[in-house]
Amino acid sequence: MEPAEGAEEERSVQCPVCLWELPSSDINSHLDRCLQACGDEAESSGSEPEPPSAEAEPSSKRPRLAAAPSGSHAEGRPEEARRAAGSPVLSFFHTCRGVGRSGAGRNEAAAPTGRGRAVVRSGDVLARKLHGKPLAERLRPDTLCHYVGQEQVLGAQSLLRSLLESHEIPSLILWGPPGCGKTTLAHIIANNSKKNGMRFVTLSATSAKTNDVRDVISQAQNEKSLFKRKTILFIDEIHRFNKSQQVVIDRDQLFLLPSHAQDTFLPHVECGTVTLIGATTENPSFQVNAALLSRCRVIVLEKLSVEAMEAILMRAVRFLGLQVLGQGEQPSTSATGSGSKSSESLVYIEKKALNTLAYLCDGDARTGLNGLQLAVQARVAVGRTTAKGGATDGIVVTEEHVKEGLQRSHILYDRAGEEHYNCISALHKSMRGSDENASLYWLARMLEGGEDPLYVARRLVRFASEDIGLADPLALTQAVAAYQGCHSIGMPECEVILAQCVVYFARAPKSIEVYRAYGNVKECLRMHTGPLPPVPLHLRNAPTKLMKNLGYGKGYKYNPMYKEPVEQDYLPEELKGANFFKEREM
Ligand SMILES: Nc1ncnc2c1ncn2[C@@H]1O[C@H](COP(=O)(O)OP(=O)(O)OP(=O)(O)O)[C@@H](O)[C@H]1O
Repeated sequence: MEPAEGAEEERSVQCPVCLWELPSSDINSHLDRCLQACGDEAESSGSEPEPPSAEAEPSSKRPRLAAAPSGSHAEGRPEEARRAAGSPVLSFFHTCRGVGRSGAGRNEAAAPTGRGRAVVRSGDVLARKLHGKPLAERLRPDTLCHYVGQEQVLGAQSLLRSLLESHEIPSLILWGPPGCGKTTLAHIIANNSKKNGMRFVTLSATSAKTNDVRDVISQAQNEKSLFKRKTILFIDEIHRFNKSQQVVIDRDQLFLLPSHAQDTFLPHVECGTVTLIGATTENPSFQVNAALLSRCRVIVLEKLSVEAMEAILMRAVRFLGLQVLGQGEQPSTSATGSGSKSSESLVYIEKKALNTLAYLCDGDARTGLNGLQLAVQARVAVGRTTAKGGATDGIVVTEEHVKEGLQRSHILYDRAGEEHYNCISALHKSMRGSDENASLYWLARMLEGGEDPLYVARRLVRFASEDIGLADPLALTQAVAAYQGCHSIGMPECEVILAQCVVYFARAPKSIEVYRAYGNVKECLRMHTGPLPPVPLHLRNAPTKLMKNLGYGKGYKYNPMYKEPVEQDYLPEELKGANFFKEREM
């Protein structure tokens, strides 16, 4: 209806929150709804508690992936990452503020009445959850109730659990493979102890200097004497203290730090000014100073089981609001398992994909969560660019997608399975084919995928004889030295030792002469029928009189006694003249 003659035409105003144009008479009620919606959304997207303050929090891990689909060239740059992922042109600020759960639920924004509707899809909510902090960091549990697995050390009746519950924290060394939850456990202890009035300070052995240790100690002393507050010091990657600091290594020095640091440090662990929690992926018996080790309780964490990984992934699925599709289920049918209402979620993930991810990440939760994040991110990005109107409705993340996600975020490498054998075979063949680039590539694929360096080193020792042999006898020395080097210093420092050896082998001349000849001998033995020929008497040793009487050693010509080459048979009579070095027909 046209406004009545003379009536004042109502002005349009822009909502300062969602930037929507609407009649000025509606602005107040709209604003209330909009702010409410924004608050609700912030709560829902940040449903996982934020970590405690920087001082008290165990350091965040260097994420093993940036929060953008790889290959987008947007890694680490949130704005570009968002663009690469096909996010709407609206900035995060605008999108966030326009989203709410009023009315029909999360798919519907706080839409102004009267002039169209601003519908923000749950896909947008999802996109925001996928960007910024890596999923693994966002989902790092703050309490034991979200900490999955490791029952052997944290079960209901375990000593550690009762110590944690009674806030009695002893000095600990947390030893376990990557991504099994060492830092997370320290994080939980940090939260616990803060509630109990303790300080929690973090140092990373990769970046801390001696002065940092001294500062921590003197602060801890002050806190104890002035406020009776104890300090827990978390040292991540404790095994790296010596190596990254490039200090002179003396086996008896605490942490291999200069002596003035150890002089101040150890007594304070002992008298309780500082409670030490160290995390390491390396065997502490070799990597942590014995004096310190004897004052700490070593907690051995294991690779997370497939079931534990599934639980961690399901928590991520719920956080992202994905729907899980059982076998044979289609996106349109009612999906189960994610715990979110089907009307809310437009992105699906196959149950099989989750199982595969749980299996392939080899007990490393960070790898699993990164893989999930990348797979979903990539699917959402593709879905948005191909779908009409950029909607993400009906996107399904399949097993293939998570495998791809894993391959990009980490290295798809199944240490226990086929990939382990495929990669070592590819390495062996590349060195044999003298392709130094391919050799290095396969080596890196394995090591970056978490392969045991000693497994590779053992193969190199074998290769030195099998494929290089007497063409360069030094190759064997190289390989054995590489094996010992790996054994002594472990990963990641030993990677370059293996790389050097692998390149040496790729470039070395090759000879299978010995390998083939030995194979011929084995074949000869296998093919023999009847009793094996006796050792010729003249080759036998005769340590007793009886043996001498039996003719042992009789007629043996002791070579050093002869100036000229000696005519003598060394093979059994029936093999006289056999030549194992002759090439056999393959
Ligand atoms: N037991 C667990 N329960 C739940 N989530 C876990 C668990 N372990 C690891 N995670 C998840 O994996 C991420 C990485 O774990 P965390 O940093 O604790 O591993 P870590 O053992 O310290 O690894 P690294 O040796 O590589 O530093 C965490 O942010 C968390 O999201």
